[in-house]
This record gives sequence, structure tokens and C-alpha cells, in this order.
Amino acid sequence: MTEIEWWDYDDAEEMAAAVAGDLRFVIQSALDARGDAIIALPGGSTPLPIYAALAESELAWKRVTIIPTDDRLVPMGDKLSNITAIAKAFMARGARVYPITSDAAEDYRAAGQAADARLRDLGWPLDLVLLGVGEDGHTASIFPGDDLAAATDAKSDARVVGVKPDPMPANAPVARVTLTLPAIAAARTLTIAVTGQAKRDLIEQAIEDGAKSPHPIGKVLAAATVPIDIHWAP
Ligand SMILES: O=C1O[C@H](COP(=O)(O)O)[C@@H](O)[C@H](O)[C@H]1O
Repeated sequence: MTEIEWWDYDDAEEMAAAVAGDLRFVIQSALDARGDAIIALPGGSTPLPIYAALAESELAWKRVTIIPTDDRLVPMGDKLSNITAIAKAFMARGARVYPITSDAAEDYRAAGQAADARLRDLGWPLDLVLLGVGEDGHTASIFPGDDLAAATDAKSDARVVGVKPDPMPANAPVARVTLTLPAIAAARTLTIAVTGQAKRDLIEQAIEDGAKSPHPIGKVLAAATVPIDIHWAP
């Protein structure tokens, strides 16, 4: 297991400011080193205050490409669309916000293949992956179900894959496209931001279980090789 450090905050606002500061530093370091930066950001509600704080940063945003860690197969603008929330926060700053889904694909597996082909145009590995974690132990859209192995045991150069969670999460019961475990594990920086005691307990147990963990977040942590910061607020 890689080195994991917990960072605890009094509330989500304090966590958002600290995580935004870390992300700004990583993006600026990538810009300094390579002239551009490519990062992956999660969906859901937890990261929204982080995006608001990060979008305030003075960065060469035009040289920053942002993809979602995962997205739901819904039209752009839908309240379940992760890319829509990311675009809202960063497009006005000039960042290139790059979708990983499209309305054109006939099914979720084809959507994953089409997205994987499109992502070949981008620089890789990712400079940064920020992950969220669901209370069911999923991360990005790596969920239990028939497609779990497609995401966790993907070929090392597979960037994204289409998946159908089983069981479907009640708050967003749709098929998705997600970064694969190898794509996440290959990122230059891996950071997690979560709130609530239930998620903390789940992640602590996943760390203890290592590769045997039944939870997708446990499998990702076990595969990671870079040190990971986990930011947590109650
Ligand atoms: O479905 C998803 O859920 C997770 C967790 O969201 P949160 O609001 O509970 O933090 C998120 O990380 C993922 O990107 C999203 O598609």
C-alpha cells in the first residue's frame, strides 16, 4: 500500500480552501514543467465548494484541460451531468473542459470506447486526479457489478470504459463512463476529498483490507503507487 496521509478540517468550507490551494499548486507545477496541465475532477456535490475556490485562482487557465473522472450518460445540461457542473465552474476562466460522454453512442460500452478513442488526443498521464468516494464505496464511476473488472482490470493503456452499476445508485441510476483503475493509478498526483463519518469509516476499512477490499476505492488505493492525500471534513 502506498503512503496515505489524512488531512482533517472543521468543516467543508475549510476543506475546500485547503484542497483548492493544493490543486492550484499541482496545476501550476505542471504548467511550469510541461507548459500545460491535464487534470480529472469528480462529480457529485462534495467537490462543488472546492471548484468555486479553485476557480478564483490566477492560473494560465487556457493551458489547463479538465476532464471528469467519470460521467453519467445523460445529456449536457442535465442535473446529473458531471461535465456540466465542471464547465459551469471553469469554462468562464478559459479552461478547456473536455467531455468523456456524448449523446451519439448507442450504448454505454460503445460510449466508453468512443470516449477512450477521443482521449487519445490528449497528453497522458494525468497531472492530477481528484477523487470523490460514494457511501457505497465507489470512486469515479467504478462500481460493483458485471462491469467492475472492465474498469479495475483494464489494459494499462485503457483510459476510460463504459459501465453499468449494479445495483444502480439511487441518486443517479444511470450508466456511466469512468476513468479506469490503471488510468487513475498512473496519475502524477492522486488526491481524495470526502465528507462525513460514514465515508471515513469505509475508507479506513478499505485501507486495512488492502487489495482484498470489496470496495472499488479499496482496489484503487491498493493499486496506487504515488503518495495519496485524503482530505476529510465532518
Ligand atoms: O456518482 C458519483 O458519486 C461520487 C461521490 O459523490 P459525492 O457527492 O458523494 O462526493 C463522485 O465522486 C463521482 O464523480 C460521481 O459520479
